[in-house]
Amino acid sequence: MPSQTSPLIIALDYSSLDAALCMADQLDPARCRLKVGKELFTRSGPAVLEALHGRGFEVFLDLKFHDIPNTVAGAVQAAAEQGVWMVNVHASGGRRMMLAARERLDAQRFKTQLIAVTVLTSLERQDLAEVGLDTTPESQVERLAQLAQQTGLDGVVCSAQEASRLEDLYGKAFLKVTPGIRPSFARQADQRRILTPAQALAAGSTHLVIGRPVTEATDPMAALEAIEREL
Ligand SMILES: O=C(O)c1cc(=O)[nH]c(=O)n1[C@@H]1O[C@H](COP(=O)(O)O)[C@@H](O)[C@H]1O
Repeated sequence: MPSQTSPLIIALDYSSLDAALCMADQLDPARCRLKVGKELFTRSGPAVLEALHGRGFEVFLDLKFHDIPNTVAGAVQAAAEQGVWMVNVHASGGRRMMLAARERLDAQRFKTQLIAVTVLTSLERQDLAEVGLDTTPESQVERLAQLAQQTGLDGVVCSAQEASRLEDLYGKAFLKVTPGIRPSFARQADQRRILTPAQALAAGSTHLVIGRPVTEATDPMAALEAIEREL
């Protein structure tokens, strides 16, 4: 399966470049994309992007930018200049922040996919209440997804549990990138709003972000194949 058609994005949540590359070398760039997040990027910097691109992987740079519009636009441009396939911002940074990011990429003709995080998959209603949001995760996701769609973003990060509603509202082309995926053989760990890979795709997820079920497996490629079989 060429990577362009695989919905799988494997999260390389590692504390060193060596460990991340050791995992990447066990995976096949024709069968998955890779995600580089805050810990790995903070430790390794752009070197990890270069190394993964050199191995033929498409990379989702998951730094969840959330700042004033000018700062986020600059950060998104920096990501695009490094050739990443996808980059994300927090939708709660607001309309003007997302618009600034969109306009910066468009002005430079970058094709980088720009998506917005809605409500983290580790959060439940009680967590939202504690930060002053008297609403359900589902309705907050819907609200932030609407803002992301109106500002021209390519899609959102959400739980697969919210994907079908977003497909109804914004269609299949609006990307639904969904972490919190737990194959039948995996542990829930700190995730809360979870679905299996097959359930997630059936619900309208366009991309599945999967970390520990693959990276903590004794044989990561076998775990990836087991997930492909579940799809
Ligand atoms: O933006 C993300 O990728 C993300 C958003 C979210 O709401 N929840 C979430 O788990 N993630 C990321 O998805 C990955 C999930 O990893 P596992 O829980 O190990 O499968 C981690 O790298 C998280 O940082």
